[in-house]
Amino acid sequence: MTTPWEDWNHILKIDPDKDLPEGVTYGDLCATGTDAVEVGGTMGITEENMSAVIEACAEHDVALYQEPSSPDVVVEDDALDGYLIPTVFNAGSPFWITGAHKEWVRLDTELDWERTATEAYIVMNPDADVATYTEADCDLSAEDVASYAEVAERMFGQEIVYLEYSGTFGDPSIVEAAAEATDESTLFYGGGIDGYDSAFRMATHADVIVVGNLAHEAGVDAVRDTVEAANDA
Ligand SMILES: CC(C)=CCC/C(C)=C/CC/C(C)=C/CC/C(C)=C/COP(=O)(O)OP(=O)(O)O
Ligand SMILES: O=P(O)(O)OC[C@@H](O)CO
Ligand SMILES: [Mg+2]
Repeated sequence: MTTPWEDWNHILKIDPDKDLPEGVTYGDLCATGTDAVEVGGTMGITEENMSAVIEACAEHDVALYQEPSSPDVVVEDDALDGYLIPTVFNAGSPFWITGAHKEWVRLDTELDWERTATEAYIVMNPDADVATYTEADCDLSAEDVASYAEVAERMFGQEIVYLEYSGTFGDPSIVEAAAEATDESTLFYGGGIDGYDSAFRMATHADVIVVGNLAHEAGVDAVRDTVEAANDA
């Protein structure tokens, strides 16, 4: 797969299980200037609600990726630029590191590897659904996080390291430590970005910031402000 994320600053993550704010359309969100739309979430995800959002976004001129939370929700659609498959480095069970992946590869014998890449997640918010779901060990120091990031890059050749604070704003010094520990990998940061300032703060350390809940809770202008901050930083 090509590595377009090397040129990205901002990702908008749309959760197919969540509504959009009154009067906001998928088209409005696709037109915020974000570098890519990633469709994914943890709970309440089905092939049907994934397909609906992917179809709605496919009509618009934006890079479009699916981030499946399990093999059974993967949508085969030519409109997708690719699949970003999570692997959770600090998961409590190997199922979320390589197990689900093994099942996926076993079931689908004609996987589209050209359009498939992995994201090496480090899950940091113990209260997020993704932490409960994967039984992640979120009790990590900056040194632990930096070491996971280095392992992901140097030992597992991961092109994307994803520091995931989903639902809460993370510790900038930990994001900085992860940034210093990675060289080749692209560092994604996601969690609690709610406007220009929080976006700018994390974008000074991470290569790419991911904005999720804001798209479902605020208006298009708030999302556009985070795109501006990501590009300014
Ligand atoms: C092998 C395949 C195809 C899939 C398995 C992929 C894995 C390991 C998934 C486990 C991690 C996971 C659930 C990732 C989904 C993306 C994500 C972290 C979404 C954000 O989740 P939250 O914000 O916690 O959830 P909600 O917003 O849905 O509550
Ligand atoms: O929803 P928020 O808190 O913006 O987090 C974004 C993303 O990292 C979630 O996977
Ligand atoms: Mg979320």
